[in-house]
Amino acid sequence: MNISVVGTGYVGLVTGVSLAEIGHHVICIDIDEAKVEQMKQGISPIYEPGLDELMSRNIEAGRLTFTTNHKEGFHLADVIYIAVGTPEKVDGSANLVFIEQAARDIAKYIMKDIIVVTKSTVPVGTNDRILEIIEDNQIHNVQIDIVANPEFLREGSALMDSFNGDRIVIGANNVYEASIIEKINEPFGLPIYHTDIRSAELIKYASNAFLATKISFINEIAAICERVGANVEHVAKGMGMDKRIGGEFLNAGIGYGGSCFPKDTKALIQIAGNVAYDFELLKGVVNVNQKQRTLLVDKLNERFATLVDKRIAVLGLAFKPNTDDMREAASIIITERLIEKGAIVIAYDPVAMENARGILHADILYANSVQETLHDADAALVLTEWDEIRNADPTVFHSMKNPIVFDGRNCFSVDVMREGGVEYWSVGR
Ligand SMILES: NC(=O)c1ccc[n+]([C@@H]2O[C@H](COP(=O)([O-])OP(=O)(O)OC[C@H]3O[C@@H](n4cnc5c(N)ncnc54)[C@H](O)[C@@H]3O)[C@@H](O)[C@H]2O)c1
Ligand SMILES: O=c1ccn([C@@H]2O[C@H](COP(=O)(O)OP(=O)(O)O[C@H]3O[C@H](CO)[C@@H](O)[C@H](O)[C@H]3O)[C@@H](O)[C@H]2O)c(=O)[nH]1
Repeated sequence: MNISVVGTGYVGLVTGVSLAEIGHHVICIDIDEAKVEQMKQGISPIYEPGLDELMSRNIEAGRLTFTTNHKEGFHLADVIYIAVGTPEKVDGSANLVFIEQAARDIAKYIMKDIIVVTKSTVPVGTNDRILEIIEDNQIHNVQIDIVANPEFLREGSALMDSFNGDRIVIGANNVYEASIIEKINEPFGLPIYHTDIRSAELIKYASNAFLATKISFINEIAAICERVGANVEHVAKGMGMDKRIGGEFLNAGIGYGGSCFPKDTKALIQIAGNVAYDFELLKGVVNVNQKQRTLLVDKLNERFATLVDKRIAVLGLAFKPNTDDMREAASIIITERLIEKGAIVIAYDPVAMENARGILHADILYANSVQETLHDADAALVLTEWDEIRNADPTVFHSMKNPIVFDGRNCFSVDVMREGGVEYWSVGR
């Protein structure tokens, strides 16, 4: 099958590469010329384990190409995937400008019957709107069908998730287009769930909102644990053994960040609000997460009379390990607060530092290793559980002025840190 993918961010690029890997001919289109030049050479513009190798292999096999030209990109396509961003607007709703532009681009250049597949996370009703824009603006009189096919991959394990996901959701109006998209995805060998378009759109938001709810729930339990002398890890383990609850996404810490949960929870509150429904539970989830992000700063404030001129080492900046993505990372607000309070902040992340430099406060200093970050620091904050950080021996903290560690990801064993001579503060333990 000839497939075009519009937008080569985390989702578009991984989708394009995965579809090429299972044998389709894929052309990826992006408006960012620098990105496209890089990708043509087999270099991924994002850090995602395994992506460079798979890209190169499929480029060499002649199944994967890149362009900035929509006309060229759509020329041979039987199916067009839309994977452009749907970022958050000031009011929390999803910004659909990129989606609408992609629809207009499709309308302008398609010359044969086509199925348009929406991978982007879009509010309920958006696929109807995409179809309307294309039909209103199409130059050639061809048949257009639309399919909602939300994406569930996680950054840092995106390829793994594409080939081993729990399900592929296909939302369509007719059996014909649903069967074509099923056929495209057949080689993945994953369970396929067919539904209507609006239900597919909502499955994506409901899934993210539910996972975010699990995280905020366990973070509130962690707060209670700290006050009653229980251990949140033990509580989560005991809860998760019940199959109805499940053990995943019950890691307490400094809350959820990233390009999806923060924006998608707020967008779902808006989607509900638009039909006069007050999604009270989800509002609570968002508020808890907001509080959680500055938990370590609150703990630092309790421990030190003042943070003025205190040297604070920050270990990990990305919103989660194995990605260079800084979108909605807790490190942004935490380092901002530390600087406001007069602290000297020195930070380290194995891969996200280049992105971080363009986003974080200009006064932040950067180090080249865990050891260099910790040297002479008054306190250390762990914000991302990179293996390099979580595998560190407690003795690494002995080069600090005083080995005082605030761990926002519960990376270390409380006992090992205590026995290792570290004053150790974690979340809910
Ligand atoms: N990042 C994730 O892990 C993830 C997972 C599942 C779903 N999603 C959803 O997938 C969508 C894409 O997310 P992302 O993180 O990949 O976005 P992104 O911002 O990383 O990438 C979007 C890309 O689209 C390009 N683009 C914008 N308009 C274009 C146009 N008219 N033609 C061609 N290219 C265009 C941009 O240049 C950019 O490279 C969002 O709706 C997101 O919510 C993301
Ligand atoms: O028990 C947990 C699990 C995760 N997190 C945090 O939650 C955020 C999101 O993590 P994760 O879900 O692993 O990464 P994402 O790449 O944001 O993936 C989510 O968002 C994507 C975009 O919609 C979806 O496709 C995925 O299914 C969904 O897991 C990160 O800040 C994690 O640190 C926790 O605090 N505790």
